[in-house]
Amino acid sequence: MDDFDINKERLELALEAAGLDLWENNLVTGEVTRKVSKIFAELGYGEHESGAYMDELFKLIHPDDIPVIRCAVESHVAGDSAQYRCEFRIRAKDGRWVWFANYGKIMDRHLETSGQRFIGVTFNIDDRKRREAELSAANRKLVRQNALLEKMNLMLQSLATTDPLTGIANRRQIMEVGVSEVQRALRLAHPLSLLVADIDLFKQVNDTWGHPTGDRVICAVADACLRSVRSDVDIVGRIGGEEFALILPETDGTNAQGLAERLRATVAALPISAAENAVLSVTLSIGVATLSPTCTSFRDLLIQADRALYGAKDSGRNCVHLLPA
Ligand SMILES: Nc1nc2c(ncn2[C@@H]2O[C@H](COP(=O)(O)OP(=O)(O)OP(=O)(O)O)[C@@H](O)[C@H]2O)c(=O)[nH]1
Repeated sequence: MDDFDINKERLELALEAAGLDLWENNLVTGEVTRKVSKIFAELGYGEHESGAYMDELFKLIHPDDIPVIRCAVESHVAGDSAQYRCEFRIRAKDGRWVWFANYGKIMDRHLETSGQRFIGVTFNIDDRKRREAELSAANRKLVRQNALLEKMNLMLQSLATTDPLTGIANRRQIMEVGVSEVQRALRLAHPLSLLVADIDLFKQVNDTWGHPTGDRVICAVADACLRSVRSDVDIVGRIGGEEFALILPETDGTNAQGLAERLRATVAALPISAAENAVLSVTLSIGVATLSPTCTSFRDLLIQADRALYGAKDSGRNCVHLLPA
C-alpha cells in the first residue's frame, strides 16, 4: 500500500467517524464527480437512485430550500463568500423530510481561474433542527403563557382595588392612596381634605324598593361623586355599604366644603329610576375633614370626617359638616 492509499484510508476513516459524506461536483459540466453515498443509504435509497447529476439531486430537495442552496452556491462561485454553507431538507424514500447541512469550497480557484472542482461534505443535522423547533415551540408557548399571566395579574390587581358594584375604588384602595396622598401633602406643605358621604335613610330605600333598586341608588351616587371631582386629581371610593370617601389633594377646608355642598345638592336633585317606572331621590350627609396641626394623618382625617358626618346626621341629614379645627 503506497502513501496515497494510506492517506485515502485515513481520510475515509475520519469522514466516517465524523458522520461526513464527501461530494465533488464539476462546476463546468454539472457532473457529480463524487456522489454522496452514506446519506442516500441512510435515507433508504439504493445505489442506482442517488443521482449522478445535480438536477436529479434537486428533485429530492425540499422546494423551499432550493433557492437557499442556489443563493449560497452563487455567492461562493461569485467569490462573495469564502465557503459555501447551507442547510436544507431531503426527502427520504419513505417520504419524511430530513435536515442536512452542506459545507464546501471551490478548491482550484486561483487569481487567474474561477475554478471548477467544487468539493464539500454533507452531514445530518435533523436532531439539532428538531430540538431547535421544539425549543422555539416551547418559547412561543412561554410567551403566550406570560402574556396570559400579565393579563391575569392586571385583572387580580383591578379586583383587589375596585368595588365590584360601582367600579370605583374599594376601601382597601382608599386607605392605601389616602396614606400616600397625605404623606405627599405633608412633605410639600400643601392642603388636602377628605369628604365622607353617607346616603340618608338608605335602609328605607331597600325596604321600600328592594335591594336591586338600592344597588342602583348606590351606583347613581357613586357616579355623582365621580362627576363632582377633578378626574385626574381626586380619588373617589366606596368605603362601606352606602358610604363614600372623596380624597381631595390640593384642597383646603373651605373649598372642600364648597365641593361637598355642590355634591349634596346634585344628589338631592338626582332622579333615580326605581321599579315600575317610579322615580325616587335620596340625600347625602357629608362630613368634611382637612389636614391641620391637629389632624396630621389619613387615620386622623377619617376619624374627623366620621365625627363631622355624625354631626350632619344629628342635625337632620341632607347637610354638610366641617368640625372646627
Ligand atoms: N342595596 C344595598 N344595600 C346595602 C348595601 N350595603 C349595605 N346596604 C344597606 O344599607 C343600609 C344602611 O342602613 P343604616 O346603616 O341603618 O343607615 P341608614 O338607613 O342609611 O340611615 P342613616 O345612615 O342614619 O341615615 C342597610 O339596610 C344595609 O343592608 C349594598 O351593597 N346594596
